[in-house]
Amino acid sequence: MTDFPVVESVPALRARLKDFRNKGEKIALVPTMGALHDGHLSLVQEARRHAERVVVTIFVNPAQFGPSEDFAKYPRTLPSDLEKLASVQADLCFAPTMEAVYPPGFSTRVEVDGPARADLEDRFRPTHFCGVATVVAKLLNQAQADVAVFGEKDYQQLLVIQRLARDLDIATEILGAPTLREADGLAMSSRNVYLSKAERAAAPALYAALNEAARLIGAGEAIEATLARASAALGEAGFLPDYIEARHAKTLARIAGRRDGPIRLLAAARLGATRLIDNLAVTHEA
Ligand SMILES: Nc1ncnc2c1ncn2[C@@H]1O[C@H](COP(=O)(O)OP(=O)(O)OP(=O)(O)O)[C@@H](O)[C@H]1O
Ligand SMILES: CC(C)(CO)[C@@H](O)C(=O)[O-]
Ligand code: BAL
Repeated sequence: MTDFPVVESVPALRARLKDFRNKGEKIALVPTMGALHDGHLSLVQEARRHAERVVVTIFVNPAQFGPSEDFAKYPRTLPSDLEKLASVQADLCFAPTMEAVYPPGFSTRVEVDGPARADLEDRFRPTHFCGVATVVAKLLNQAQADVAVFGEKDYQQLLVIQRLARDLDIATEILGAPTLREADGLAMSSRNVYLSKAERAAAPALYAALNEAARLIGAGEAIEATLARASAALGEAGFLPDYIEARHAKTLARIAGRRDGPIRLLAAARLGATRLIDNLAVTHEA
């Protein structure tokens, strides 16, 4: 058992943060839902580059799960999460109770338009970004950190949170950090533990399809035909694709050709009962 410091209430969090601030230390926040893996730990390391103190939040937020999604079975592994946070010298874990986030009578929702209505994740998870925006607005207000770091793995989410912070004048700077991958290319994700052995063997096909499509589009191949082939390749690997699309990297607007870029490819696909997402930048060949 580690004795890594954890606080569960907003007053306890603020008391710790006040100590840091009184010493003139900058604070970085890394919001997560726990079941920590090396991708999360890379966010802690990125956060450390911007602040003396790194606070990791762990809260499985019911409001961002749809009624038929995996809230109940989402992995909850707090003791091993704390060991991992100790191993990367994070400073504090904020693991709020349900009441600390959603007190009785809670009546407020944060709705984001723009990148949250891009017809990507929102098409398949229509209440998801309202739940994310509401909890992230709360976490940002609770901590009032100097910076907060989010993964590019959840690319649409990152743009939604940047828009939320800009629109609501939240002073915390929102930073993105690159996706950490397994050696075979699969993006690390807490949901990878759901994959059977055979599904885990097939799973790198998602990154492979994105990678190949990004290479071809970067080399000037037609976008729509390339994405149709990528989708077919995913099907052959055993995935049921929800979408694989090329969008403007900053706005998620649809694009007609590669000169409308910068382009980001975004995909979501189901492998058995598990839904995986991934995305990749298109870099143009000289
Ligand atoms: N492979 C990764 N590399 C970098 N950041 C990541 C990676 N996976 C997740 N993150 C980031 O970690 C933060 C917390 O994400 P979360 O706890 O939902 O983890 P997750 O692995 O994405 O889980 P899920 O399987 O639920 O999507 C988010 O900002 C997310 O983008
Ligand atoms: C940002 C977040 C912690 C909000 O619950 C979650 O959506 C996640 O883990 O990406
Ligand atoms: N990683 C984003 C959180 C979610 O899928 O609910």
